[in-house]
Amino acid sequence: MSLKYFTLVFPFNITGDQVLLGLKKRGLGENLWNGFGGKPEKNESIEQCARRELEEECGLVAKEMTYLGVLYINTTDGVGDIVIYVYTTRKYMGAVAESDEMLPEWFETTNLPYKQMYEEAPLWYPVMLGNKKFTATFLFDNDDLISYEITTKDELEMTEILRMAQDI
Ligand SMILES: Nc1[nH]c(=O)nc2c1ncn2[C@H]1C[C@H](O)[C@@H](COP(=O)(O)OP(=O)(O)OP(=O)(O)O)O1
Repeated sequence: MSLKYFTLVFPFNITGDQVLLGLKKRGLGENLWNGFGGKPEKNESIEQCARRELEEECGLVAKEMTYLGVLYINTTDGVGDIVIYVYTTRKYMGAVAESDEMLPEWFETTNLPYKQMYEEAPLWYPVMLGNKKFTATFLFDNDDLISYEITTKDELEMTEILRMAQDI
């Protein structure tokens, strides 16, 4: 089965101490709080998809977006593996509005509703909230998270530096 690609966007307030999440009203992840996103349409880039889904789901039009990282959600049987591209935005226009899919609400970054979020969320959100570039891989067996690895950009760069040093 082929990989599925998704986007996920997190708007922050000016002071950076609040993040906008949406309560999913239907479909995948129903009744869980998450960022805003979905699947790319035909001939649409990942970033175009991220902008469109943000606007469709919560009414905000991003003026600037930062590509922060990627989540690989893998399963032991390989069925239903997904890749999620994570963006943040601190510059946007428009007013926050509820959509058919999402009920948006601002949360203090120190007080997120982790009990009503994806199981792996508490593992990688602190990295995202800390504005660090990252790669995160989660392995599920049925619905159990059995292992994970999160690498931040500093570590990615360090690995690269070490590798180059070994090549010399
Ligand atoms: N395990 C997971 N962890 C996570 O943090 N986010 C996940 C996730 N699995 C899916 N998501 C996110 C990715 C995406 O933003 C959203 C699912 O998107 P949807 O299925 O709503 O896509 P679309 O909006 O394109 O769908 P439709 O409009 O219903 O066709 O949930």
